[in-house]
Amino acid sequence: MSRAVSLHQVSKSYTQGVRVVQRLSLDIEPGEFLVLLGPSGCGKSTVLRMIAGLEEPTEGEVRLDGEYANHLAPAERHMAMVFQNYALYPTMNSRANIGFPLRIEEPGRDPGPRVEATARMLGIEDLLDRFPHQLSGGERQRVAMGRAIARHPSAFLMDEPLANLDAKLRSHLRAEIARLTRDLDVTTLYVTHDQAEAMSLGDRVAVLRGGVLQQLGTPRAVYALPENVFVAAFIGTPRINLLRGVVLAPLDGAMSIGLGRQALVLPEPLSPDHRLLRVQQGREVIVGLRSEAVRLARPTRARPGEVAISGLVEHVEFQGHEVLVHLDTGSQPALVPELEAPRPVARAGGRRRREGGVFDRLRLRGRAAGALRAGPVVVLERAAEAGPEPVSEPVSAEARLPGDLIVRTTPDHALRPGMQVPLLVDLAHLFVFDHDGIRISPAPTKLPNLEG
Ligand SMILES: Nc1ncnc2c1ncn2[C@@H]1O[C@H](COP(=O)(O)OP(=O)(O)OP(=O)(O)O)[C@@H](O)[C@H]1O
Repeated sequence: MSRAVSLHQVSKSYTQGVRVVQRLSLDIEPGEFLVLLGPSGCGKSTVLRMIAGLEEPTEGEVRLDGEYANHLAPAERHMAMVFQNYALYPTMNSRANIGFPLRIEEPGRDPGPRVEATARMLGIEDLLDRFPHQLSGGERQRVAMGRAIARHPSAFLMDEPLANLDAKLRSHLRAEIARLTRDLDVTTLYVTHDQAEAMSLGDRVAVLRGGVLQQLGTPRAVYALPENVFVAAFIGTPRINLLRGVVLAPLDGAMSIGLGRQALVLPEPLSPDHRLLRVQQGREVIVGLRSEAVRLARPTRARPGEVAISGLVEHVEFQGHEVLVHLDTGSQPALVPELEAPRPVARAGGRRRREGGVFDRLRLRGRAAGALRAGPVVVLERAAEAGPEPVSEPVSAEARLPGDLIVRTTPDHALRPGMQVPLLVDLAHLFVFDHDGIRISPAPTKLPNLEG
């Protein structure tokens, strides 16, 4: 029987004073597939282990079907875990591995029929007499899934079950997991750092950062209305363009958002969301443009709601069905710390100026509820440049990519580095985040209606 799983203000510290999960509240419906998504070390596995009963919350309550369950031993929770490393017994064949928990739970009963039925469901009948070392990674994970399914658990807890598999197999097993959990109608919690996996599997996705829940919603909702820059940058491929901007709202002229050398002039009459930006006059903001918000086209082709800017082609990435064009538009990117390679840092022995130093002034502080507890959401590009002499640390391929704006286009455009190209920005797809990284346009859903 599928069950409801709730966390109420749950925190976990392994070391005193360091909370790796912070006041997390989640309600998972019976039969729901919920994905916990976040970068490495954000506390996903810890959450799963607390639900399984393998870790005890330091504070807060785990509830199963509404009942307090912190004290229940793992076996009493009737949940099945599936791990990244399969965790099969090497000396047992698949039949014995799948049947093992059944023998423990019901010692007098022959597990055979249930093992066979599970194997049929997974299409692994021919693997039952093989030992783990005689199986491929994908086959081992199917056997591990079989062991979880055969128990008829009240919930599946899956901790990056596909992480060790190659891309093709991952996508195949992803579809299989989606089908199985739907057919079995069992509450499933699935941990991953892979946003594509989260988006394709989850009924809802919970995005975690530094142990703090950033957003909980359907894949469509978190993509369409990310509540902060972290969520915006973590979800979506290619990653959203995040640019430093300034809101310019003169009393006698059109409102615009300055982006370094260019500006996005907001069309009149202002939309309700754009009107809300007026209070940000003169303030630094972060502009988020997903690749579908910008297209290569002349100003004369602009549709209502589109404004013209231009960019210098720096790099063209051919992907077959599409091309990613890296452009320099004269703006500066805003960085989301956990998602970037290390930036240049002060040389050992060099001092990072503490108060009022350039580093501190440029580091944008996160003071919104969740953001504060998990540290700053955004850091301005080239933060250390004006500080002590920087040294270069290894920088990931993505961080080295040229340009400040990546735009998707069809392969039939003949584009070369050095070309200046016209661009149209669709303001209906414009995100604006305040200097703390919290979305201010479109208006945050949680705020009272300022229009009223
Ligand atoms: N048993 C433990 N004792 C001390 N610290 C721990 C323990 N388990 C996890 N941690 C720490 O808690 C934090 C969260 O770890 P957790 O494994 O939950 O993160 P995660 O998001 O699942 O990471 P990953 O995706 O890399 O598995 C990390 O900083 C980790 O080092």
